Amino acid sequence: METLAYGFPKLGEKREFKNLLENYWKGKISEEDLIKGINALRDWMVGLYKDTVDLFPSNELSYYDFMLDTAIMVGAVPSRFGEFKGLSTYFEMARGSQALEMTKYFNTNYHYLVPELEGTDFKLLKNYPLEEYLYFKSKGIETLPKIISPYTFLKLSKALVKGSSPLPVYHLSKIERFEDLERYLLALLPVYEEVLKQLRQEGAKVVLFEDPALCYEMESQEWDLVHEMYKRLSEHADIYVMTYYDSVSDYKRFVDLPVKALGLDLVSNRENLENIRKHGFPSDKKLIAGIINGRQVWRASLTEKIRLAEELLKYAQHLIISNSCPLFHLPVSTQPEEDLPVHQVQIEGLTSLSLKERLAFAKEKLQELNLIKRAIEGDQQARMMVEKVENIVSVPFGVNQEVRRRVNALTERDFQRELDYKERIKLQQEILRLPTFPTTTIGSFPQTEEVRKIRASYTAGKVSPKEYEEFIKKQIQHVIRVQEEIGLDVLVHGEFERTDMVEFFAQKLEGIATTKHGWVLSYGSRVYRPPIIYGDVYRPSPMTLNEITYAQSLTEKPVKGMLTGPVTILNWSYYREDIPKKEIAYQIALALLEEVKDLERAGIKIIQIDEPAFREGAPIKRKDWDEYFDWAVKAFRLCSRANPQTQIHTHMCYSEFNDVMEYIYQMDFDVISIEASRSKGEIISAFEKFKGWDRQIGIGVYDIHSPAVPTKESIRSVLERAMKVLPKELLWVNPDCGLKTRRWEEVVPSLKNMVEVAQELREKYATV
Ligand SMILES: CN1c2c(nc(N)[nH]c2=O)NC[C@@H]1CNc1ccc(C(=O)N[C@@H](CCC(=O)N[C@@H](CCC(=O)N[C@@H](CCC(=O)O)C(=O)O)C(=O)O)C(=O)O)cc1
Ligand SMILES: N[C@@H](CCS)C(=O)O
Ligand SMILES: [Zn+2]
Repeated sequence: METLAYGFPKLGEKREFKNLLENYWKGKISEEDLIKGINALRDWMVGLYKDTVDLFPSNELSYYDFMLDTAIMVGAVPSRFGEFKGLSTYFEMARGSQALEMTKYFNTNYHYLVPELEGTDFKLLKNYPLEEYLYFKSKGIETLPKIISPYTFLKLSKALVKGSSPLPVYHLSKIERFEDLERYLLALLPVYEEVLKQLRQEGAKVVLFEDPALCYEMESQEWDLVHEMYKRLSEHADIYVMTYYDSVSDYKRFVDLPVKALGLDLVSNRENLENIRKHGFPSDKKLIAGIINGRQVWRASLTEKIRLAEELLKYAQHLIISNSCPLFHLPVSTQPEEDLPVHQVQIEGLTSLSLKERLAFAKEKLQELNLIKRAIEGDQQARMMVEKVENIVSVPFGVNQEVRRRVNALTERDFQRELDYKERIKLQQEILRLPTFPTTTIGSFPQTEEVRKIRASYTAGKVSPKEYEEFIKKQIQHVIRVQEEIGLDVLVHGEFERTDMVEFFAQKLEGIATTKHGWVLSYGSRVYRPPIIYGDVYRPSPMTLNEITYAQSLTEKPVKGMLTGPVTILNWSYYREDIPKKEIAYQIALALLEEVKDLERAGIKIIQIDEPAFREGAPIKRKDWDEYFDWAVKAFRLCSRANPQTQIHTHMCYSEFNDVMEYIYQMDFDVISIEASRSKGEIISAFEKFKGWDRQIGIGVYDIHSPAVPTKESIRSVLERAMKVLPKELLWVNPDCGLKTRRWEEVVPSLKNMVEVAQELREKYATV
């Protein structure tokens, strides 16, 4: 038996990756220093692998995103970027004013850059896998080059196609038709073959292909195509195929692929294991069994894992144990976390236990793989460790009977607002008296260095709570004044008191822990610390009331109450596995409902409940969607059961929304703001297809990821296009997401342009 690990978090112990990138972008370090820094991270990561597991990859440390790297590898550089000139073009594609679209990687909070295919004219532009393979080879370290498979690459790409109104003549679209997929794949294969040939020439025997798209539901002819693809690729290397995040869509077809090793995720689903038990595993292939959870932070029951590995040894002649999916969804290590909650317990020899003891981040997951192998091989020390862990992994933590009683007592009425939308909207408009094309923003305003510094001093105890509160009040005063001057109709308080839209609520709720150093990459250099839901969740006291009511006291215009929804809090956190996800979502929703009621009582007329992770939480396979969306929709409805007069908004961003519009509609909000600018209007056509859409909607009129100030023409064109499919009475005007990552110098002129366009449209379409 061997061990293999992959996808280790590239961020570094002290967020070195983020610092390197951001310092380079600010011009504080040279390209040479950046490269040196990235190489040091490469050495660190491979060093960790080398110390703990038998097999490990190279080509994992992308300068921004692995999908972008793959696109560049095969020469898919859109013509607007001109000739590829190394890092400058690379970062233009990643974050320039005309950057590639960004969207979530399967059902995770990692965002990849969507490759844009302008045709089938692929060529080997940069052999990144070879470069990294040679880098380690020169140091005497043998690695397995890791590459995104051509199939997954195409499934996640968009190709330029000709369309009809309301879409522009040429627009980007997913490759849906089999004939197109086949055409692109056949054009792409020679480039991959060349990559493998060059790798083989330099001595690489085994190449690791990541192919998670094999977990989507697939037609039989797609399997034929994938079979053919691996047949050709296998002529140049020993191929190991990795799948993850779900079960493979057709086990028999999968194990029949002409490759040397097959990787299955045995954590996220039951089907893979059931299929191994039912159909066996081919004797001429290696099984890469993903038995250690790569997405959750819980320390594994090693006894259980050993039992599983021993069972798998009966089916597979050659077993490799591994993590269930890439480890980059986890922070680097639990080691620096000193302040995690401690609970009273009654287990042998222990009266109290820190949550830390029950956790395993990426480094600890490597050690788990190592321990399992050693224990199976009879290492006494490893066996003792296994027994020690067993005592602490399954003790109940943070039980609250009252919370459980409230969830059990829920009835259908709790998920239903008192009046229908048509009646609600009349009451709301009487109170709000908003103009047509009302303007607003999504919530956050620039989190400047000053804001972050003062917060850091406050957290370190150098600034008193009173001083911090005063500082936040000053920020709120400023943002209210700025919004009034710009002429926005519905204002926000700016979210200056929040580190992150999920972490902030996690810090206020019981049953959820937050970490100090548990950073995870979300995209590019942007990081967040996913909270850990370990017990029953409840709200000990109001969470947002002070800031929102203070902001409202400064203006006559409505200020939106700003909450993060239950599905997003759940999906962007790690969560306990001893109760169903649905129950956790309802617990959080009940806590949020209390906040909604408090805000209403304080006179807040509009409440926005953000659900950017609503789509992302959906299972990979459509057959599982109904079950998920049933409770996800209900969790939202539960927390948004406001008075009919209160206008409920929601917000979503950076997902593929088109195929989930029906579920979004069932959430029964009054207004939704939705990102649309990078996906170039695809969402607009989704509304065209949706018969009977009657909710108000703010289609993001500009991309907040770009520092460029949007022109009035570009803003107008998004709205004009939206008006082709939606009645203008339904349209709101807003950016596509929060403004926290932008600078004031960009935000003010951008919003001014936006408000001017709204005013011009009001005049143009005024009814006489
Ligand atoms: C809207 N999005 C979000 C997603 N997921 C989230 N969890 N949150 C989101 O907002 N997913 C989809 C999208 C896109 N994703 C992101 C994710 C992260 C950011 C972002 O801007 N992150 C910040 C970090 C934010 C934070 O928590 N900051 C803290 C701590 C700051 C810090 O590093 N402090 C220093 C000391 C301070 C100093 O001296 O400067 C330290 O501790 O060493 C805070 O504000 O207090 C980032 O910078 O990456 C955006 C979109
Ligand atoms: N209200 C949040 C939503 C981000 S998805 C913000 O404005 O940052
Ligand atoms: Zn957003």
